[in-house]
Amino acid sequence: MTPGTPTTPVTPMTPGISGTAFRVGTRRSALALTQARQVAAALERAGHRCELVEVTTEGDRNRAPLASIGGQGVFTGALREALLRKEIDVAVHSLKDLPTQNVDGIVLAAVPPREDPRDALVARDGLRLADLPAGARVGTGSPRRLAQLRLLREYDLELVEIRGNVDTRIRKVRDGELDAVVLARAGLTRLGRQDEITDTFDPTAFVPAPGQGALGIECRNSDEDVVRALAGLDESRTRAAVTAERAVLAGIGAGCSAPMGAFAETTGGVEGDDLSLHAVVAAVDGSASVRLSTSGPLGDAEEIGRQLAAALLAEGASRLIEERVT
Ligand SMILES: NCc1[nH]cc(CCC(=O)O)c1CC(=O)O
Repeated sequence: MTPGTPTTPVTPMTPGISGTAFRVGTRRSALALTQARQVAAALERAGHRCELVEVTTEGDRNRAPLASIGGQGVFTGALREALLRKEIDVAVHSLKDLPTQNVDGIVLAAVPPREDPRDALVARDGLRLADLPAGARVGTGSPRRLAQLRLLREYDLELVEIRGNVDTRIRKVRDGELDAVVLARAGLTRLGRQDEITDTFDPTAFVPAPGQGALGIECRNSDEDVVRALAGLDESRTRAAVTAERAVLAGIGAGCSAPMGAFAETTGGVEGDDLSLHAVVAAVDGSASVRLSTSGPLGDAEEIGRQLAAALLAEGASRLIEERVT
């Protein structure tokens, strides 16, 4: 199939649904397809016919380490371009892969309820992080995960830079090439591979990427029908949490390949709903880090994130990010 070719309708001949189908754009990885099918199914339940359109992105074409491809949005840029060229009507992203900068003409129309945002270990023999022997080979391509592994385990692990889809990474453990890999719980759960998880990290100690576990669904802001349909998939608590997390990322002027994590959780209090926000910025070699937390009313999510970013910068966050070696 060539890029951009419409595939079959998600639910062929759903009764009672008519009108032009929404073309739902997705990457071709198993995870992306699973996510896009979920979104299309939810739109169809709300009465909107959908068809999936597969788009190949730079991150899929180029197997080099992400940090060396450089630039942000290597997984998401092609979907945004397809939206602007009107080849698709809806773009389904993993929110953590989506750059924080606004694109003219495109709106983040829905952030549905989030999956588990935590990072997890898939290790041989059911091992937890604390049980891995010195010298164990642990795979990840993420500067954020590299830095935090070094912070948690000092310098006694052998960290191996890897890329590839979830399946490929797990196979490296099965094949004995690695002792463990670090992955997002959400991706494993969506692919039905949660049984492979041998350890789950406390998100205040090993801080997830901003938006991890959440989907970001974009459309053209001029497409009123699509904007309205997608609004029905948005969930306010997830939206508030990821708004705060992404405000930290934007506020420190970093992109998704920076060695930083931000994690917000929402709590219903007597005085109203609150949001607590945790962030870490680290030197990728684990030699230094800044870790801060704050909280405030849910409605102030963006401002809470911005203020935490300012506090991180005041503690030297930008120097840590610039020092990264990968
Ligand atoms: N950068 C790749 C990517 N983008 C989203 C997920 C997992 C799903 C999610 O966090 O929403 C993954 C794989 C991983 O980090 O394990």
